[in-house]
Amino acid sequence: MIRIKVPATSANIGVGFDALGLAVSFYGTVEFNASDEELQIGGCPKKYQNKNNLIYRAFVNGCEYLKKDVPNVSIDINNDIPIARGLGSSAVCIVAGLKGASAWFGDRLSDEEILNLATKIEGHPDNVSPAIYGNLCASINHDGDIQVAHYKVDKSLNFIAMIPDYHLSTEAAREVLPDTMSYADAIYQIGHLGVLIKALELGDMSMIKSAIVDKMHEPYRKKLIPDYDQVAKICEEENVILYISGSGSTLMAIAQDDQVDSLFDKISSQFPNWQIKPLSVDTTGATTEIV
Ligand SMILES: Nc1ncnc2c1ncn2[C@@H]1O[C@H](COP(=O)(O)OP(=O)(O)OP(=O)(O)O)[C@@H](O)[C@H]1O
Ligand SMILES: N[C@@H](CCO)C(=O)O
Repeated sequence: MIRIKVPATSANIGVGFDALGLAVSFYGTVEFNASDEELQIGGCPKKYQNKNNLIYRAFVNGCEYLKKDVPNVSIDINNDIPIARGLGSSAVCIVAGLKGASAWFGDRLSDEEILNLATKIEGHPDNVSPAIYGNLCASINHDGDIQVAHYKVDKSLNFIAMIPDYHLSTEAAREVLPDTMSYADAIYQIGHLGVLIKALELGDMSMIKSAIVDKMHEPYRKKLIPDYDQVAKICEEENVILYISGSGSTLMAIAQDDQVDSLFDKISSQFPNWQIKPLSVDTTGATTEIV
């Protein structure tokens, strides 16, 4: 049996739209076994138990890339990462499927190949890079070749995922974005991104607070998250930093150790149906186990 474990990821982190992503300590696992039937899938909603399943599609893509016949396979998913909430559930599926195909044929795909294939499926590299490598990744698509810079985030920082009881698909969250931005806003974003990455490495809360403020997607997307303003007010009162994780609906707070409990209590009491998950940075990325 092949077991692939993949971390959830939080993309964009304010000013790093489609480029920056962080692996966090929340995991999905997918097991691949030989099967008598062409395809068996368990552990996910019924609507995904067919050949359109993203894990299977990525698995098939990996087999085709390796020029191998697609084997009969049984796929068992154990994944609590909520779907379409901005925590990279699709990247988990894609990376698991490609790594599953690689392991099936004797570990044949390099991480670089997996990253290139995964980005083609996902459309952008910001979730799939940290899902593969762990830590904080800044990724670029350089003429079709995906290249990644790896960064460590200071251990003093906690990432508190505040996961609403409603979803927001990436597709819907991209539809509200304008087609162009001004030169002045582009300059603003570039400068802020460079400073944000260093501030995350240093764990400098004050520098993160200034550098993370985005002009490219958050102003448009916050309107799709009905509770954004209320959560932002609480984060301001608690002096923690807030950003929209991926395309939402999850709102992510960055906090120091002594700020976590109070924020947790306030958000859970005002949003009793939300999942509140204090997370740390995953430093390993996706792993493969042959059992
Ligand atoms: N456990 C799962 N089983 C089957 N398919 C899944 C599972 N989890 C996610 N998916 C697939 O991923 C899609 C959700 O991807 P989407 O990009 O909208 O959100 P996300 O990856 O959760 O969030 P974000 O990209 O903003 O971080 C689903 O429509 C489905 O195709
Ligand atoms: N960068 C992507 C992440 C979600 O897949 C977005 O914000 O649309």
